[in-house]
This record gives sequence, C-alpha cells and structure tokens, in this order.
Amino acid sequence: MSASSGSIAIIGAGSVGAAIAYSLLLRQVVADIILVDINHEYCQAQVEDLSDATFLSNVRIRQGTAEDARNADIIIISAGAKQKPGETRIGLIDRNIKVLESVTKSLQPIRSDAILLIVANPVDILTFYAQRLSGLPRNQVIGSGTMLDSIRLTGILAKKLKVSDSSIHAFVIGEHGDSQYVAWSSATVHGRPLLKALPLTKTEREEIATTTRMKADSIIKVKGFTSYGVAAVAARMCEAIIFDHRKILPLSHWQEDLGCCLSLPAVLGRKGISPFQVDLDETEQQFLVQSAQALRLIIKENDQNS
Ligand SMILES: NC(=O)C1=CN([C@@H]2O[C@H](COP(=O)(O)OP(=O)(O)OC[C@H]3O[C@@H](n4cnc5c(N)ncnc54)[C@H](O)[C@@H]3O)[C@@H](O)[C@H]2O)C=CC1
Ligand SMILES: CC(=O)C(=O)O
Repeated sequence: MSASSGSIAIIGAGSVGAAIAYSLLLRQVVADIILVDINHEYCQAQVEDLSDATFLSNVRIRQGTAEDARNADIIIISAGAKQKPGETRIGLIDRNIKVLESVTKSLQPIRSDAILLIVANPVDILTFYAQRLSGLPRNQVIGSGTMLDSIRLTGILAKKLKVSDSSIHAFVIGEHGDSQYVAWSSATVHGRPLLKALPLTKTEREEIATTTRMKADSIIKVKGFTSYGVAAVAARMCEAIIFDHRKILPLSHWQEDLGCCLSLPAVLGRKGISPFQVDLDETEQQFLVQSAQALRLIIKENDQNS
C-alpha cells in the first residue's frame, strides 16, 4: 500500500504526538508527517527516532513550524500538560487552554479546508475552544472524545463473549471523562442486541462502565501517561478523513441542542464531521443531558474567570 499524497501536522511531539506519528507512519496514511513542538531539540530527537522506522513505509517525517502546520490537510493538537496520577482531565483546563490559545494563534491564517483534530485534554472543552479560536467551521474541528473509551469498552465485552472486538458495536457517549455513559440500549454483537447475547445484571453493567472509565487512571498511576490507544484512534480518524471513508465513530463534536462539544456517533469524512441520528433510551438521554450540563458549567466558569 502507498500513502496518500497529503500531509498531517502534529503539534505537541511528546509521548502522545510521537505515538500518533508512529501509527500514521506504519499505516501509511499520508506521505508527509510534520512534528511541531516548542521544545525544538526534543522534537528533533523524536523525528530522528521515528525516521529509523520509515524504512517500513514511504512516509517522510520532519520537524516543522506553525507556518508548515497551517498548510497541512489535518492538524492534530496533542500539545499540553498531561494528568499526574490522581489528577482529573478537567484539572488541566487552565494550562491547556493557554497552550491551545497560543497554538491556534500561531496557525493563522489556517487553511480553510483543514481539519483540526484535538487530542489534548480535557478534550471536549478544548474542542469547544478550538472551534471558537480557530475560525474554522465547527464541523472541521473534532475531538477524539469517547472513541478511546468505546474501544476500551468493546475490548472488555469481546473478552467476555469470546469474540473479536470488531464483531461488537458498543459506544460510550458524553464526556471523555467522569460524566461519560455507556449506551447499552444500542450495543450489538453482529447485529444481535448485546444484552441478549450477554445478559448482564445492572451491577455487572456498572462494573464494566467503571472499569472502562477508570482505565486511563489505572495506567497513568503506573506508567505516568497513556499514548498507544489514543494514537490508534487518531490514526483511524485520519484515515477516515484522508480517504473520505465516512465512517461512523463516537467523537467529540458540536451539539447544537446541547450547546457544547461531546461525543455521540457521527459520520467522519474529508469535509469533517456530520451528525448521525442515534436512538438512546430515557436513562441514556438523561445522562447525556447531565454530561452536557457539566461541560457547559466548566465553560461558563472558565469564561467568567478569563
Ligand atoms: N484524548 C485522549 O484520549 C488522550 C489525551 N491525552 C492528552 O494529550 C496531551 C499530551 O500528552 P503527552 O504527550 O503524554 O504529554 P507530553 O508532556 O509527553 O507532551 C506534551 C508536549 O507538548 C509540548 N508543548 C507544550 N506547549 C506547547 C506549545 N505551545 N506548542 C507546541 N508544543 C507544546 C511539550 O513541549 C511536550 O513535548 C495531554 O493533554 C494528555 O492529557 C493523552 C492520552 C489520551
Ligand atoms: C489520558 C486519557 O485521556 C486517556 O487515556 O483516556
């Protein structure tokens, strides 16, 4: 397979940015990957390390500037502070909004058909602010959201059912964080309602949802960060955009009726994201509204303090 002629810029060449570059490189999503970081020496070392892997593909990787990044097909923002063990994603808000402000300013004038993909946390809040700050249409600014949580959930269910992950369609909705919720009512295994194939008690469902929600915390407690899961998510998102797959994925995007960005399944292609109607039961709908309320409150408080 050969890579498409496009380019992807990754702003923030830390653990997550480098893992995303590695996933893109192995999957040959585009011919050119550009890494940008305020720490030029560190960024160059990441580029040198990654370039030792390019013999597996025809992908070129180099360090670039914000001027290079603004002309890329996709710009991924993975710049910013990460959680310390025990810290919540929301706890990063002050530091990472400042980083986002500086990054979006440096990207001006941004290419009008660019897709801005937000990975840094708190991802739903930063996606909202990136839409406000970038000047791009809202459907072109997307957060990785609960796609990673949905993959974690699917992994647990697949083990219990002893089937492959790809046979299961189940997603987590709402915030990539504490107020997320599993949409059990629409989960299926090869088209069969999941709860018929795997009758779970309420307690068992709650245990699975908690394990899913807490997975990042349990990894961060031991190794200090997560990177591979979100890198695979970002690579899949980039493939869907570059090759216009129009894949339905649970991603963070603007919700007109909820007044914030959070995750619901939506269609991802070359022009960005477009809504997809999903059926939620009453409880799921209530949790979604609560998740949106929690996110809107954070935005309101942040706007008042700034
Ligand atoms: N959405 C998700 O599912 C996930 C999100 N994350 C988030 O990704 C972010 C990055 O995490 P890591 O890579 O582990 O952190 P890291 O500390 O390894 O890397 C962050 C990088 O950002 C750079 N940076 C800071 N300010 C910058 C600026 N203004 N312009 C350019 N570069 C800048 C730093 O120099 C550093 O190299 C964190 O916010 C973390 O919470 C991490 C894992 C999963
Ligand atoms: C760190 C983070 O957001 C995650 O791994 O889910």
